[in-house]
Amino acid sequence: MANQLISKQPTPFEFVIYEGDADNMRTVVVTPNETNPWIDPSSLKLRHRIGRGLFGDIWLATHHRSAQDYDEYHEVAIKMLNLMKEDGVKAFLDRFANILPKCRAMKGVCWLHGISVIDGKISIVMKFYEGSVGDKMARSKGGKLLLPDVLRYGINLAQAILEFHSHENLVLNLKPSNFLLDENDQAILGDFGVPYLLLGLPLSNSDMSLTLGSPNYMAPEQWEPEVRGPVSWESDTWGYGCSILEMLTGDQPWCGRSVQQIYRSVVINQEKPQIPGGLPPEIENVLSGCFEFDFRNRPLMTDILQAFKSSQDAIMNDETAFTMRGKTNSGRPNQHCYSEWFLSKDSLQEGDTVRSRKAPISSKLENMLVPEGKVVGLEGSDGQDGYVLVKVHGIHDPLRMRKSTLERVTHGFTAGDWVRLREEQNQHSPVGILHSIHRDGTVAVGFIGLETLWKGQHSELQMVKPYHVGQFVRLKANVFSPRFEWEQKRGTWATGKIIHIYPNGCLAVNFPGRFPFGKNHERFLADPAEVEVVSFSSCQGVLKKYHHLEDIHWAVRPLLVALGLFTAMKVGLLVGKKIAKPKMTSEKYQGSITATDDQLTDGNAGKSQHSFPLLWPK
Ligand SMILES: Nc1ncnc2c1ncn2[C@@H]1O[C@H](COP(=O)(O)OP(=O)(O)OP(=O)(O)O)[C@@H](O)[C@H]1O
Repeated sequence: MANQLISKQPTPFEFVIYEGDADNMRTVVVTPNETNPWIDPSSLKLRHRIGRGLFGDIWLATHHRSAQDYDEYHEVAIKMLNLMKEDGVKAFLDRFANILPKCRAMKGVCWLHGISVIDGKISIVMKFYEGSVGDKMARSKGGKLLLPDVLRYGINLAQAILEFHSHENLVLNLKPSNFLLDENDQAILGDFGVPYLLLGLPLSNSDMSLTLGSPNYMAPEQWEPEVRGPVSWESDTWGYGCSILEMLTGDQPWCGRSVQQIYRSVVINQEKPQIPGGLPPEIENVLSGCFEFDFRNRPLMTDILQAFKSSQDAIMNDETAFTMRGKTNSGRPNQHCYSEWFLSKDSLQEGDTVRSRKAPISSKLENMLVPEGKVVGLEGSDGQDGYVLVKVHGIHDPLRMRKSTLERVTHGFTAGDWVRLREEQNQHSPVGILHSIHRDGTVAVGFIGLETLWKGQHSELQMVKPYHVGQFVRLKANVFSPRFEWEQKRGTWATGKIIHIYPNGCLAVNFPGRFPFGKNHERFLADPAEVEVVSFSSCQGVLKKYHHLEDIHWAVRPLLVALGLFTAMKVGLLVGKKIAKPKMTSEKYQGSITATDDQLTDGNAGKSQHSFPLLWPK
């Protein structure tokens, strides 16, 4: 019999879970919040199902409330979540109890009446809204909205998401059907971050654990946050960008592709959705930023809000200015430079220690114009176009430097550094990438094994040697069961080449020493804590150096074999010639040789040379 949750009196927000009979009783107690979110299931009457999503069904229902002086019936929408494993139920209820008062305080988020349990399923009772942006699109010509409407809804939603983020929550399920419309035609966030509340919880539905969000709108890091993640604020930027594109064009991103195909396009091939031409330049710019593969290169909601507001002003002044054209691809993944959004996330202040910014895929610190300096003055705009005056040790006058060419160093660390946790622990990889360091020393780090950024103090970290794309790596000899599958060669771990580095330090590796056939096309992954760098100079002995050459390209061995065969043939021919020469002095050819010798004696050397091939035995 399915799990059942029963409310216990007198504290209504406490549950007892039991497996059918009293012997199997397990208690899950959820401490009630100061607001009382519990709704008695007997006061709810389900009417009909409005929709079915990955996480559960939405029902239209009636909520009966009565007291001595009133008796009311309200229409409500109920989200009945799919069954969760028992361990997950308590964690989910705790998280929900924490988020509920915050959501109620937010203007742009769907009003949550409370929580109940119907047929053993956690049921979230919400205000019923008459429709969604998705419904409005379905009713409109071409399934799309006009640019002024898109901008207006876009502003509503960016404001709501910003507010939601300010409470340290992510939505992770942004899509037009989740944008509800209120009585004033304002867009409201209809999803209060269900995928985020479910992060890391044991789920009974394998589809749910497979995709935490709606596949067509999911950011690359959202597919496997603990492997290719983590998820962060900018994960919502991707979903927002997809939703805006759909509102503008009427086409759902990756429409017609299966979940597996979308995964391959977004995560493996690093493809981006197409953006229509003819949009206001700020919108086009910000939208193309939404689809940067590395979320650190994407804009934040504040950047988006600013772009949408200024475009709305531009449209108000000239309504005919923008006509949408065909779609353009928003480009290949950007691995070689920092986006303007990346650079705008940290602004320099007077007194900051800085150094020249290194290229994203390089770790080289040599030849830096400013190996270390102090900001002594700020000039021009707040943005990255501005300049700063930097005092460098040994140089008399401060240097005038563009802000974007410098990075802030705080307590010896800078965003992008490779770090290791001083204290070993098993939950996640100890080696990761620093995402931010505040001036007070608090840090955020991406580690494999964690779905979100790790937050802590700089004193808990130590710097480690960085990895970069193009390096050859091999699993350390003491690693017997690596976190990810790895190739073997000659009975030991094979050497692979780093082709991509994820924001949590996870290394995507291929094996150029293996013939590119079948499985080798797939990228392998590696935990940076488990690998060591292999280089030609670090290989001891000729054999090891040769093996390393073999690892660099699969063609080395066949080429060497071909070269060997060619050399052997050449040597064979030469030896053959040498052996053949004395044969020619045998009796059979004696006459000819004698004749030639005679000619030589006559002083006709040229003829002697021409006569030799004729004498070669057949
Ligand atoms: N509070 C609400 N009032 C009215 N309609 C709602 C409400 N919440 C959701 N809906 C509508 O119900 C339908 C289903 O929503 P639901 O969020 O369950 O499904 P989904 O968005 O397809 O999937 P997911 O489970 O991934 O969120 C959508 O069309 C949505 O607009």
